[in-house]
Amino acid sequence: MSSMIEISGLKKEYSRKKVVDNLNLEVGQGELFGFLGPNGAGKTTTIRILTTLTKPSSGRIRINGIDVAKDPSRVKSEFGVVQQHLSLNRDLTIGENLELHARLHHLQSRERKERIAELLDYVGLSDHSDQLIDSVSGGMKRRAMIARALIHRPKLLFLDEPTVGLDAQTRRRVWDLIRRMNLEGTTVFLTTHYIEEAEALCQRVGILHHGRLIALGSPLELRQRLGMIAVEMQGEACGTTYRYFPDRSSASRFIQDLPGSERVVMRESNLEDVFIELTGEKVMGD
Ligand SMILES: Nc1ncnc2c1ncn2[C@@H]1O[C@H](COP(=O)(O)OP(=O)(O)OP(=O)(O)O)[C@@H](O)[C@H]1O
Repeated sequence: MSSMIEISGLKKEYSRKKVVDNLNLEVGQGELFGFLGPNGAGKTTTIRILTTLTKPSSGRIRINGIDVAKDPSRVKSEFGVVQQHLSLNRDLTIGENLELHARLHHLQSRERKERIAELLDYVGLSDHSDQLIDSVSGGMKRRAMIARALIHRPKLLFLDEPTVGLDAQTRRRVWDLIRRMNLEGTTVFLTTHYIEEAEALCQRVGILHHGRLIALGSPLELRQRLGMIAVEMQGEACGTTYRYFPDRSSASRFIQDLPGSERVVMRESNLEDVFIELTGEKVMGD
């Protein structure tokens, strides 16, 4: 698989604080890749650097073979980006926001009209084109932002926390949209602090902690490395402790030998377990 994103030795420091700490990573063409990490891990900073909004302290990035530092204007046509915070013009309607963005990308009048209609249909907003941004739900705003990012048919889409603040049902709708775009050939690089989002969506996950990539692999690979089965032991003295096993039978044998005083739960492991084992912290506090 050829690379869509190649990052080598990427560093970013703010007042000597290492926010991105020697990141080396390749994302293949057509991949759906996710950066998982808690707030402050450096996810947004990495996306900002990859999308030319922030300059790195050092390191090299190539997107679809183009060197980001050497040719920032050419590289911009390769990707679309959906930022974490609302970046639509609130005084305009959904349709007008798309129109404005299409003009920025120099689409001619007829092409603009066709592309906007196509995208509104794609994200399920055809009936809401005339609504002001402020009058629509969070999920619709997010879908409008995705439509806007796709105006120029980018091969790569960056999504920074695409479902933050959305309810469970709306989140699933956005997941479906992301999956569909990926199936149709768009490479997706997203960030999330939601474990279930990384597990449900991403073919490969990079776990980020204090700016360092501490694990990389498919959700299944990462769980296999830890052990597919978790045993939680709730003891009186030292709270809950965890042990991990490759399968249920080895976990059961371990449980049989435990003193009867402990409350024990056997379950499948998840990426949260992987994160806690690697860092001693939880991914999310909310
Ligand atoms: N412009 C800046 N100046 C100084 N420090 C910054 C700046 N931007 C980010 N930081 C710091 O860098 C660290 C990483 O921030 P970043 O926003 O990249 O994390 P994140 O993983 O995306 O978290 P979140 O999801 O909360 O945005 C934080 O400690 C943040 O305070």
